[in-house]
Amino acid sequence: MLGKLITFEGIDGSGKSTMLALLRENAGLKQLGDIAFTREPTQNTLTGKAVYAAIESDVDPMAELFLFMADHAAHVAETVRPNIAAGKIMISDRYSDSRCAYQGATLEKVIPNALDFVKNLHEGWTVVPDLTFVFDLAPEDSVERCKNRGEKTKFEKIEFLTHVRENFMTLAQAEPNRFVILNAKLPPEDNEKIIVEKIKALL
Ligand SMILES: Nc1ncnc2c1ncn2[C@@H]1O[C@H](COP(=O)(O)OP(=O)(O)O)[C@@H](O)[C@H]1O
Ligand SMILES: Cc1cn([C@H]2C[C@H](O)[C@@H](COP(=O)(O)OP(=O)(O)O)O2)c(=O)[nH]c1=O
Repeated sequence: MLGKLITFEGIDGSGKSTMLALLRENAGLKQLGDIAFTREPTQNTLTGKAVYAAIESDVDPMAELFLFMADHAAHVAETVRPNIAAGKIMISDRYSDSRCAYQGATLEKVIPNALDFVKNLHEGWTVVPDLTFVFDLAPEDSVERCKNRGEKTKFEKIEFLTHVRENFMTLAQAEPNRFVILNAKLPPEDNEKIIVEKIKALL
């Protein structure tokens, strides 16, 4: 039987990594099947390194989109498809909706309907997630959390993250059956319970 693909999305600092650390240890989740954790951008790969170099530069945003797309293509071919074929439940920290939301924002002034442009680039070849959780958080809170974390990327700015957050909401409204919006200000343990219940219902 084919596996499932579950993705975690949200603006920087919205709590995805914190939640995934909890889920790795969640006994109830382990009972549901063979779980494989993955992420985008991919780590320590040719394409992932190119993406992280781009994030730290002021490279042209269209060029940056295609680096993210290349990384996604490699991720789908080398990790996602083989694991789904092997019947695993794949959990990805960021995936295609990050591209639609972030590059939909970086390309706003470059191309009309940037979000749809990015979405369409995925059609016909990618693996579409079965379930997507969006950690929804005000950009002001996100920037504050990122400050505490001691990192700063070119994306961690309130105006930009406001646009990214709106894009996530637009994506969720278009596919209400795939998306679950979580209040990222709740204690992680509360969202953890909601997530495990939704995954159980999917399987
Ligand atoms: N539910 C939460 N409430 C308050 N702070 C949180 C919560 N979840 C995560 N944090 C804190 O916010 C910061 C960013 O969280 P992180 O999980 O790294 O976000 P992301 O992976 O989405 O960038 C960390 O310092 C983390 O401890
Ligand atoms: C996967 C992906 C990430 N990003 C952005 C989100 C982050 O700001 C940055 C790096 O991703 P990531 O390492 O997941 O950052 P974080 O742990 O802070 O969430 O790249 C895109 O702009 N497009 C994409 O397709």
